[in-house]
Order: sequence, then structure tokens, then C-alpha cells
Amino acid sequence: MTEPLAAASRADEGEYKAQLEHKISRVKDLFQGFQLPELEIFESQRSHYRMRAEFRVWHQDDETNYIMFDTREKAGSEAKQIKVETFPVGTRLLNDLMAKLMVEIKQKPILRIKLYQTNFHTTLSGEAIITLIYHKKLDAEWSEAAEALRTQLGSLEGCSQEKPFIVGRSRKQKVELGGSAVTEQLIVDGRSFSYQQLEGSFSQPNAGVCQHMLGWARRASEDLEGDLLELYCGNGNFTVALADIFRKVLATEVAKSGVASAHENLKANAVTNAFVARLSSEEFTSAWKKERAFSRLQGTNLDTYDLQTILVDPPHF
Ligand SMILES: C[S@@+](CC[C@H](N)C(=O)[O-])C[C@H]1O[C@@H](n2cnc3c(N)ncnc32)[C@H](O)[C@@H]1O
Repeated sequence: MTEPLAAASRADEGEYKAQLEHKISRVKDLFQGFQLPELEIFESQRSHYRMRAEFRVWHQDDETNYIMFDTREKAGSEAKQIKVETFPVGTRLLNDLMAKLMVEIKQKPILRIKLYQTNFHTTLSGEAIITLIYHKKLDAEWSEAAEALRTQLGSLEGCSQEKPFIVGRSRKQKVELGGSAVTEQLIVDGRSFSYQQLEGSFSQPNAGVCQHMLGWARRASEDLEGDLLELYCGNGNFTVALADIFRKVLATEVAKSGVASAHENLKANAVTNAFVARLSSEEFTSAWKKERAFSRLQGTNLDTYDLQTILVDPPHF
């Protein structure tokens, strides 16, 4: 069935260079025909840079392992399964949580049986949420075992919470132990920004590069005038970091959870000149063209914006 860890090799120095080169040439190809300025490249750490990861859990006889699927290599018509023992691209805290969690679940049938997937979400600030997804109903006995697990995991070095949060998920069920939102602190050109990140919602996976990216966006905006339109704003990652440079910011995002976090993040960072609306980019376009009115734009007036800059950060294409 599974092969031993191949994912580790993806953190190899050599492979990183090749992946970065590939990305650079892809961006250049995409923008062919436009007058693209010289690209500024911010290299990532080679390992321990990824804040989040999801692993399927494979049970066979008495064995339980994390697995990933290598979609590049297919066995028959199926993606090849790869057994994952460590995940060098993940943060150290993520790796420590993975290892300790596996030891604990192997010892506790109530936590192990029908466990289908584990998601890890860590932050530079040392917070963590572990999501355990099951094919069974989660009862009081499970909650008690998961609460004890939090205590076991809380002793890990690098974890700033007394105990990491655990979210149990099953069909039509979500059990939160501790909470389901972490707070990340990003330092951008010496300034600290605080971000709520929700379990299961998008957040930048490489926080180190995110700090560079926000610094770059601030420098690129320095001499711009008028107001900023931001599409695909997620939890307000750019909104919060750019707001003080513009007169006003109008930001939109389609996911309800992203918009809720963005509102929290405006407050947490004392941003008062940005309005975040739950609209898809397509909906925003029809609102801007006055084809359609949206009650979700209540509280702001599109006619008062002088949108001279647009920032788009759509999902992976
Ligand atoms: C790559 S994430 C970027 C989020 C944010 N800019 C950040 O830096 O964290 C893309 C975001 O686009 C949102 N999204 C996807 N399709 C969308 C659409 N049609 N209109 C608006 N937002 C959309 C997703 O929910 C997600 O939050």
C-alpha cells in the first residue's frame, strides 16, 4: 500500500531552486504581453516554513499512519499513497504535534477508530489548532479523551497556548475544544499586525514569505494616490497591512468566514478607513457598474470611492 516518506525530499535544497525557477517562468509567461516590471523575488526558508497541513489517516490491521497522495505518480488510476512520518516543510511545532498526536491516538482507540483525516494549523506566534475528522459520531467519551489529549500536547516546546485547540468534526457535527481561531502576529517592516485565523478558512500557508509579501505591497503602494479596491481579501491580510497608505480601502471576499475574520482584524488593528463586504468579485463588478444593488453594501456608498488601485489575490489557478 503505502511507500515510506517521499514528501521529505520536497524540502530538498535542490528541489526548492527548481520549483522557484518554475514559478518565476510561469509568472513571466502569464504576464507576457504586459509590461511587467523586474520581478522582486523573496526566497522562502527551505524547511519548516509551512504553517498548515492536512493528512489522511490510514488504518491497516494494527497500524495507523498519516498518508498523503502523490498526484504526480499514479498507481493504476489512483494517486500513489505516501506514508508520512515527518513533514520537513511544516513548522517545527506542526511536526512535534504530528508526532505526539500519532503516539497518543495509537494508545487510545476512542481517538483512533474511524479517524479519517487530521489537519494542523500553526502560527509564528506559537498557537495551534488540530482538526480531527471522523467517520463516526463524536460523543461525550470522545470529548473527554480529546480534552486529555490537549493536555498531553500542551507540554510541547514552541506552543504558546496552555493547550492547543482541538476541533472534532464528523458528519453534521463540530466539537470545539478550547476554540477554533488562532491569532497570528506578523512583523512587516518592523510593524506588528495581528490576525485572527479561523480553523478551516484560508490563511497564507507560508507566514515568513507573507511578511515579505506585505512589505513589498506596502512599498509598491507608497506613491499611489486615491483609494484601494481589493478583491479576494480573505481575512483582511493585505487590507490591514495597506490601509494606512490609502485614503480609503474597499475590500471584498466571497467566504462568510473570511469576511467575519476580516472585520475582526480591522478592529484588532484599529483600521477605520476600510470597508469589507461579502461579495464575489463578479458581484462587486455588477454593483460597481450599477447593474445590481446589494444589501451587503449597506454602510458604504460606492460613489464616494476614488478607486485608482486594484489588488487581486485570487485562489490558485
Ligand atoms: C488566495 S486567497 C487570498 C486571501 C487573502 N488575500 C490573503 O492574503 O490571505 C483567495 C481568496 O479568494 C476567495 N474567493 C474565491 N473565489 C472568489 C470570488 N469569486 N470572489 C471573491 N472572493 C473569492 C477565497 O475565499 C479566498 O479567501
